[in-house]
Amino acid sequence: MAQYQLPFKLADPSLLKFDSIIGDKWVGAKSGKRFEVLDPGTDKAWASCPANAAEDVSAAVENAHAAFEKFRKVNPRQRAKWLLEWHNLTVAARDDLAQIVTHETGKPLAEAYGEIDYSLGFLWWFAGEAERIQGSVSTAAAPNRRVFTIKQPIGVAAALVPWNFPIAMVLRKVGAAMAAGCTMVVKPSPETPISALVLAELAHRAGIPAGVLNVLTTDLENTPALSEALCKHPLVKKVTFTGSTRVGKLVAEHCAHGLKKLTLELGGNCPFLVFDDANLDQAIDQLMSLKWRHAGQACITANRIYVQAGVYDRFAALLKERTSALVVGHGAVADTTMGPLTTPRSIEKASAQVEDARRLGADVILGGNAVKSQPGYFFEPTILSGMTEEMLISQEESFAPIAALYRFETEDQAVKVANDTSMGLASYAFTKNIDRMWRLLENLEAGMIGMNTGNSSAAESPFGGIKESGYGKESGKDVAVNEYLVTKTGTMTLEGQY
Ligand SMILES: O=CCCC(=O)O
Repeated sequence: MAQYQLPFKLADPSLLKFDSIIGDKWVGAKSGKRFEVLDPGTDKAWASCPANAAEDVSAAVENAHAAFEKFRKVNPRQRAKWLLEWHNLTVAARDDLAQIVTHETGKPLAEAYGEIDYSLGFLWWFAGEAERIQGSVSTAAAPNRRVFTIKQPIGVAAALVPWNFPIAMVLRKVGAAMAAGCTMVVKPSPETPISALVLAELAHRAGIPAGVLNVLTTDLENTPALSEALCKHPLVKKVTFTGSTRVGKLVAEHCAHGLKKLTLELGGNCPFLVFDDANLDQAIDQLMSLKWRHAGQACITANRIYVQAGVYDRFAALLKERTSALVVGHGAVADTTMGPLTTPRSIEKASAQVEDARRLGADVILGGNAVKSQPGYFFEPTILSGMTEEMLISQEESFAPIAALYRFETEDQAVKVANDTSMGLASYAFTKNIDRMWRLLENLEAGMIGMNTGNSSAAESPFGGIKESGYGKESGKDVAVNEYLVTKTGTMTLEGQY
């Protein structure tokens, strides 16, 4: 690794790993090829990782399967203890992890810490879940018959993980899989492999047996073929994917071949509704954190902001005032409150969306441009007013720091436009009318409804969408671990009188 200069200092540099981990070995790709990891805040490479290809998949899956044969029999309390030890070591490595997350994703250090703390919740939560996996017993309708169910781990799981929350998305998936007794092959995103490798190193230090967590890194070019090989490998019994709806459909096609159990956490295009009777300060505070979190690069971010006519102008002015105070810069610089986008592709998409909105009549009341005065993938925090339904942002996620404001008159109209999307991940509503809030909870088409809040992600809350935002739940009681379990039914006939 001598040719790369680390742009940060770590308290424990031995945490850093630059090879994939299969079983107990840190390994390169069979081809020997590697790819570079870039700092989105400078556009400079600071590490490289193996560019694994489809031919590298079998070794990882076979190791995970050999580990599964033993791990499935491990007592749940022991699995819980390992998860807790992993949690404790991750707490101890918090400062180092934050630096790595910032230099892979670009997000400001404060947000990197926020992600780590959110992620620690998953290890803590799933340690508890491991011991609460339960079957059932019932008396059948037929005489002298009892029916019972047991839950068993499904087998090797594959996780296809995005770059926007590289710690949280790995721990949310591996935590649930391990609690269930499954082993896993993780394919991190090409932008953020190091975060996943450090987590694997911490898992190893926590005593988690070799082969339970395998990490196969790869570049953009090899990602489609490697992912397909993982999904189609006969020993992989479960796939979990977080990413775009377009890729999610491909993953579903691959999994259909082997009828693999699948969890899909896909795109959002989430509406954020502010009614005349809302507490505007509360709505603005929540929108500021939700919209600008990781420069708009979260699947649950507010993509379309609908504001009722009576408060529209005041809301737009307040949002502009608060947003103008954001400090855009490198995530590791102390006063930065918004970092770069993680990929240069995102700049192109954001520019095209702003241009499209402008052409169709929207007002750009703040920002609107890529920042060209410094290296890195920066885009100005942008507010568009007077948005209409035919504009691109109305139909697709922007995944960029663009707040798109729409005016509405009535609740019925707001619900209709909010639901007018193929996606259904999260919706947000701000109103002090409790009857209206209840109607919105029932009428908004999304898997998660934020009610006077823009922040509902937590280990204890089921996370997942409906419609083309996917299916299956991550985190939350029972539901997340169930994604990694099969239910076996036992039926017993008893002799004698009962
Ligand atoms: O972007 C997807 C995940 C966001 C979250 O877990 O809050």
